[in-house]
Amino acid sequence: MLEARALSCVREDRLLFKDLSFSVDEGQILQIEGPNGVGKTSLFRLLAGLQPAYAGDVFWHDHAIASIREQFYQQLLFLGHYTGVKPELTAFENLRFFQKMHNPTQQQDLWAVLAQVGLAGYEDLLSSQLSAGQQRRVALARLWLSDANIWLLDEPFTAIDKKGVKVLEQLFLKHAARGGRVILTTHQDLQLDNQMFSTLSLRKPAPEQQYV
Ligand SMILES: Nc1ncnc2c1ncn2[C@@H]1O[C@H](COP(=O)(O)OP(=O)(O)OP(=O)(O)O)[C@@H](O)[C@H]1O
Repeated sequence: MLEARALSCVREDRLLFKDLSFSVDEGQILQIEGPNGVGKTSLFRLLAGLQPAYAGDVFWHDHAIASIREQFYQQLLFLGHYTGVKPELTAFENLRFFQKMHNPTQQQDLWAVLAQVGLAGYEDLLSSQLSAGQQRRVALARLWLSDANIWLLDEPFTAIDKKGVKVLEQLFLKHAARGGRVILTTHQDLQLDNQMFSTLSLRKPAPEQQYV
């Protein structure tokens, strides 16, 4: 179980959210919703352990994630706004780099994975020569290689066309069906007709509570 317990987040003396608690069990897909600036990315940074919470904590199987960093990061794939795609490498080389770093014994066919994300024919182009959506697809291709249980995806559909969104939705359902967890933000309405899918809306605190 991944749990946020009574999380509060403050940025530059401004309270973004307070006492936020929720849990994500295996097989669950959770969409974090809310208007621009409400604190979705900030919440993701807390869930990924990149920043300590102002109050509260994040727990993985009842252990605060800061106390089990190594175990936790083996289970986490975090895709943020910055994709980490290296512009000087081709699409194929980027994916091979990721595979060697994270899953060196894996034998998955990277050409097939790139075809899955619609990059057949673009494998050997430098990533700097790919469109924004294609670069995003290179980053998203990592999901096909990942053994991580928790997929934390901040705006994964940015620059992705409708067909690409459908492919990703199917992949999320498949990941959930095998016991994985997906937590994502998106401003799109997802077509996930699945009982394991739920949403959590972040709202701005009342004006009198906004400053600490
Ligand atoms: N590095 C930072 N330093 C200070 N304040 C920040 C920083 N990053 C974000 N903020 C502030 O925190 C608030 C929440 O930002 P955040 O990026 O978490 O929102 P969001 O809900 O993800 O927005 P969006 O939908 O636009 O991506 C914003 O008001 C922003 O100004």
